[in-house]
Amino acid sequence: MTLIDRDFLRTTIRTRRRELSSQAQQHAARQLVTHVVPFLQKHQARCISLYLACDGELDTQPLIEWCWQNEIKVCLPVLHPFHEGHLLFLSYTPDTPMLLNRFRIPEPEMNSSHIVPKHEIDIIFTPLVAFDAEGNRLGMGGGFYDRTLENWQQTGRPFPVGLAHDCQQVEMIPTEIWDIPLPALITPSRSWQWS
Ligand SMILES: Nc1nc2c(c(=O)[nH]1)N(C=O)[C@@H](CNc1ccc(C(=O)N[C@@H](CCC(=O)O)C(=O)O)cc1)CN2
Ligand SMILES: Nc1ncnc2c1ncn2[C@@H]1O[C@H](COP(=O)(O)OP(=O)(O)OP(=O)(O)O)[C@@H](O)[C@H]1O
Repeated sequence: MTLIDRDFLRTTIRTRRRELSSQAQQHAARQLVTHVVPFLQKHQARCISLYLACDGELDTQPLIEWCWQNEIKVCLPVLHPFHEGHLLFLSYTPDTPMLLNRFRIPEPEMNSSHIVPKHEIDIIFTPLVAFDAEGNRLGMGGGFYDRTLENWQQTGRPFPVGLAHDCQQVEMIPTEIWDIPLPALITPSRSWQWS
């Protein structure tokens, strides 16, 4: 499999998810909460990382609000200011000042006292473009989450869980050596677990 196949998949599935109606998006976001809440309870999660949806991604806003109301600390990814290709995780509350990053995705304004070390995060919910029935994940192409998750299996933390629309499932992801497969993934209709 070649990188060209990966780019073709990215373009095709990004278009597919962008074409979901806003009604379908809202329904999906509410359905997601019904699957994620029992998962958080089972894992006794106290601190999780989510993302703010862009480009037709599954909307996490209702889930974020549930977490705020239930004393689960929420973090968001922030592009590392010096370490190209890497993410930092900053805590996110209703009062957090936000800025647009270079991909025009809102992220918390840099504030070193709000950085949450990766080992303090129980679960990292990752955005993704496409997934397959084996837990392989294809992202937007920056390698940000592959780098973030490269050592997670050594300690089992932070536990990665993909979030996606059902229509983002594909027959097979052409994988590369650096890809980190997901041990779990949640869509609006079901949960997948591979570990
Ligand atoms: N909501 C969300 N936040 C996220 C991610 C994500 O996938 N979704 N990321 C997950 O890694 C990181 C950002 N990674 C990204 C990588 C590429 C593009 C992107 O749109 N690229 C454009 C062109 C590049 C450019 O504008 O310079 C494109 O491919 O069309 C966006 C985000 C951190 N935050
Ligand atoms: N652990 C890593 N260390 C160094 N480079 C990496 C690592 N993981 C990925 N990369 C590099 O990042 C680039 C993009 O990788 P890839 O296309 O798999 O990103 P992605 O999974 O689509 O994006 P993301 O993880 O941000 O959602 C590749 O050129 C790859 O070589």
